[in-house]
Amino acid sequence: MLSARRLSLARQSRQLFSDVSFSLEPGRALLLQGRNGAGKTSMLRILAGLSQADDGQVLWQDSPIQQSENFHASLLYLGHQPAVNVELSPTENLRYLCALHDDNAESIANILVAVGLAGYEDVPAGQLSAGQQRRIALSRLWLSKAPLWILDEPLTALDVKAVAGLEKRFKQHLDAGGMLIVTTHQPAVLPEHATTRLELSCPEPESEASA
Ligand SMILES: Nc1ncnc2c1ncn2[C@@H]1O[C@H](COP(=O)(O)OP(=O)(O)OP(=O)(O)O)[C@@H](O)[C@H]1O
Repeated sequence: MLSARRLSLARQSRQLFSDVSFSLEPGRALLLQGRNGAGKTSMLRILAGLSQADDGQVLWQDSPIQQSENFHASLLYLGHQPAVNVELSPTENLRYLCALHDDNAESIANILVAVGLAGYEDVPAGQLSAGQQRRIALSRLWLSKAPLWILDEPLTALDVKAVAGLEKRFKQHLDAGGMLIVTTHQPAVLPEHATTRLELSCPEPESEASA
């Protein structure tokens, strides 16, 4: 279980959020919502242990994540930008990721089919479209067995078919007792009955609010 306790963060003299608490149980998703600049990425980075809140704590199985022995092995974090080596083909990118995930269950060829990259296996990623590069990055969801996924706008640049594939993968992960924290402007990809919504709603700066 992941728990956030009374998290607060200010940026550029603005309080983005304060006293945010929640717990995420196995099999549950948390959908983080809010307008551009509301602090969603900042919150995800804190939950992933990549940056610090001004106040509050994140706990993994009741231990602060900084002191937890297995938090990082339990986490799959995908940031806003697809982490893809553009000089490598999809197959080579996945081979590299396989070395990072020694618990990979499916073969590279099968995963590339699952993410819709059949026929592009050996093309340098730099020659692929934004959506195809995003599909390479999302292959990690098929490679990793980490129980906690933290995903920042994973649907960016994806077409309808790729979104449907991801929706199915999210459901499999949650049904298997995984946990998911995600920001997306397409909340329909998450199963309603297993999803809690958290809205970040700091006031807009004066100049933006009146624009
Ligand atoms: N490292 C940083 N230093 C200073 N300010 C930052 C930093 N990171 C983010 N901010 C500011 O914090 C605010 C929230 O940014 P954040 O990226 O968390 O928002 P977001 O809700 O993810 O936005 P979007 O929907 O546009 O991706 C923004 O005003 C941003 O300029």
